[in-house]
Amino acid sequence: MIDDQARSLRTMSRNKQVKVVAITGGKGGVGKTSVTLNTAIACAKLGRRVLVLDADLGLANVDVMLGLRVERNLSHVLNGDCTLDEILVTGPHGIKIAPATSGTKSMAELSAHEHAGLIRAFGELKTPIDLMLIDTAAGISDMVVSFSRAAQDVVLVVCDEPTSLTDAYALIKILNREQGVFKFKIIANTVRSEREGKELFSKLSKVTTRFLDVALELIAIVPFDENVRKAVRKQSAIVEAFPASPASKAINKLAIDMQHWPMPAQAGGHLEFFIENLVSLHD
Ligand SMILES: Nc1ncnc2c1ncn2[C@@H]1O[C@H](COP(=O)(O)OP(=O)(O)OP(=O)(O)O)[C@@H](O)[C@H]1O
Repeated sequence: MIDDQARSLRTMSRNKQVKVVAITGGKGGVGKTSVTLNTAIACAKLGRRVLVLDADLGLANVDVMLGLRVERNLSHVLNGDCTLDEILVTGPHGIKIAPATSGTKSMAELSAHEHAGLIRAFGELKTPIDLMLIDTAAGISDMVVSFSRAAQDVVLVVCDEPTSLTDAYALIKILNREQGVFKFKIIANTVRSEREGKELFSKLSKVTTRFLDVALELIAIVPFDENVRKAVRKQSAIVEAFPASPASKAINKLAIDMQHWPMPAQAGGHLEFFIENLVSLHD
């Protein structure tokens, strides 16, 4: 039933190409949410129609970081109380944020009915988007693995702390060995210099290429920048509040680079395809 539904939805939206990027990190507190929201805003400034799927701790993040009021989340969509469009909140430069927290349930615990509901919700999304960034939860839960496996690009945010590197390695290992993901994009966050960022990448790269069959690419070096916290205190994003700040420059450069990332091939370029992938892991 889910297959039929997804197929028909895919046929219905042939022209809707959406790039889906999962932003994850293994360890919590590495700056995943800051990077996701700021990248979303920077991409929106470049004309992209961006949806952030907030699969992190959900409400608190969006609330605290951008001062937005969130009342409903994906669980209300799954319950049939409202549509996906109705739970979206609008952030700076028109970015849309979908609070994805569905109670305490992980994707693995959703019923077949809820799976179908999820596919339908994305299939029926009327808000036009061409980039979806998923802010995954911290850790290596089923949900994180599912989102990363189903996305077209997996971005890992790491910082120069032993636990960040070991957790990133553990996540890469699981995604590679169990889910066949072999390409990972790395963001070195809160580093003191460009050199430190490159060294951090090199440490992770050495250990992963030695033990796993993966390809890692360093896509951004975001320096430690006091203005990231200052922006949060102002309930704003650094690319908005302090656009000339070093971290803003790094994020803006990343957003420009992202415009050159290849769009998905036609067959996989639909949101339904992403969700189909997501739920099929647990069928
Ligand atoms: N480049 C940076 N420079 C300085 N501080 C930063 C930087 N990036 C993030 N931070 C700060 O680090 C803290 C953690 O950031 P954030 O909440 O984005 O991390 P996270 O990985 O999403 O955490 P969690 O998974 O626990 O939600 C925040 O206080 C944030 O302001």
